[in-house]
Amino acid sequence: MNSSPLQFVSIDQALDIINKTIEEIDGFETVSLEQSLNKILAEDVYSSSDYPPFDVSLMDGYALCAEALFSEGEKEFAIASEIYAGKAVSKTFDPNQCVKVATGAAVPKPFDLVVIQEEVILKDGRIKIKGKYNKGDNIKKAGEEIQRGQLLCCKGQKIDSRLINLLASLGIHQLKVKPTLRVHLFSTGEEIKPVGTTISYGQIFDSNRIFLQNALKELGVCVEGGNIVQDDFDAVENEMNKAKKSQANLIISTGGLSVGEKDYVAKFIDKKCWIYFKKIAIKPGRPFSFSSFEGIPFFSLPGNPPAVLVSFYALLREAVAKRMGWSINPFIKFKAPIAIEMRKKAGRVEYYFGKELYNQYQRFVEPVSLKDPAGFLSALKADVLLSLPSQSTFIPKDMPVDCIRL
Ligand SMILES: Nc1nc2c(c(=O)[nH]1)N[C@H]1C(S)=C(S)[C@@H](COP(=O)(O)OP(=O)(O)OC[C@H]3O[C@@H](n4cnc5c(N)ncnc54)[C@H](O)[C@@H]3O)O[C@H]1N2
Ligand code: MOO
Repeated sequence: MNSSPLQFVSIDQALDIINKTIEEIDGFETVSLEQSLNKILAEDVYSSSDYPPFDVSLMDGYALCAEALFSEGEKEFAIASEIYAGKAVSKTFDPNQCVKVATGAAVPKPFDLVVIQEEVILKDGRIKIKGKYNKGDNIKKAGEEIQRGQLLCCKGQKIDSRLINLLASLGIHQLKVKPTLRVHLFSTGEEIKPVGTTISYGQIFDSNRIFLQNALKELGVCVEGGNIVQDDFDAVENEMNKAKKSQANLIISTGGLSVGEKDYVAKFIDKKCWIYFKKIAIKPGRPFSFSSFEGIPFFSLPGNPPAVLVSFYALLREAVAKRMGWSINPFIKFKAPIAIEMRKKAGRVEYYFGKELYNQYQRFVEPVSLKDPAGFLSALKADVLLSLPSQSTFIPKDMPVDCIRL
């Protein structure tokens, strides 16, 4: 099949091509607030009411009028009523009266201040105030926190528990969200065996697929497929056709991407896919192919586990987020000074899993391990994926480097 003229690209070119090529999946579905966790909003949401919806007492005490309290003369108030949280009172009150209110009770007009019950002297149905007060004390006014018509959240935002909390407080119980992205995932290799089986000499457990499956689930994706495909052209084609038949929104594979005799994913891509790029100037993860199979975006990762980890955080999850329609702040990127000096060869961006360190004034990042920059244990201990620039051979201590929060 055809391909773009650029087959070997820089990481910036790769991200740019992905960004320009990958389209957000079509449509939306309506879900209840209860079922909306980790989904992507397909609409802007505005508040249909004020919060709090009424002037609410923040303390147990007595609601009264500030003006009456500050006026000259007797500072005693007759208790006209008792109001508990959840109880509406429709009476009208005189400014020289007060009402006993519970925390959470609606404060009726004309009262504009709540005196806590520890600071009153109660005698014969009347109170005397001991403390000093200002208008508005211990009351949260209607709409003080959120106003009707206020923009709460936007299309492209991922729904988390704090957003659910906000929407629940306003009684918003249905949301338009993007359909859950369906990703067809498979690994390849004669030597790859599922976890839970026994391996013999030369064989290896399928850690890549388990990692990707769970990392994708963490993003809010539905993962399908899950096979280990043998090193055989027809087996790869058969798996790709399964993805097409199930109308997957995206396909991801690992392994079989290099130049070896049995690297059938690479051969399949050359023969059957439209290729955007095949290699990226990064270490690890150089063989990483982005292509399209029958209109479905196809990301093929190398088999090497560190390359899978790095390409997932540096690249793949950006593509997945774009396809999901997750456009608002999917991942945190920043620059931070490196804690030690580093050396490298020129020509590829080099990735290390790193830790964030803090002194009194500043944040630093430091590779978890120089020996295993992107190994399983380094990834486990890391907070960030840090990268050293392509053309540099020496990175002095304190030089700011690019970091991606994991
Ligand atoms: N002559 C060359 N050889 C290689 C090149 C090259 O340019 N010329 N590139 C090297 C680089 S860089 C990488 S990365 C690997 C990529 O190779 P493949 O994508 O074909 O990966 P495999 O050979 O299938 O596996 C590599 C390695 O990873 C282990 N593996 C594979 N799948 C899994 C899995 N699902 N879970 C855990 N581990 C897995 C596999 O056993 C191998 O050890 O090619 C280099 N070679
Ligand atoms: O650059 Mo490979 O991707 O050695 O891991």
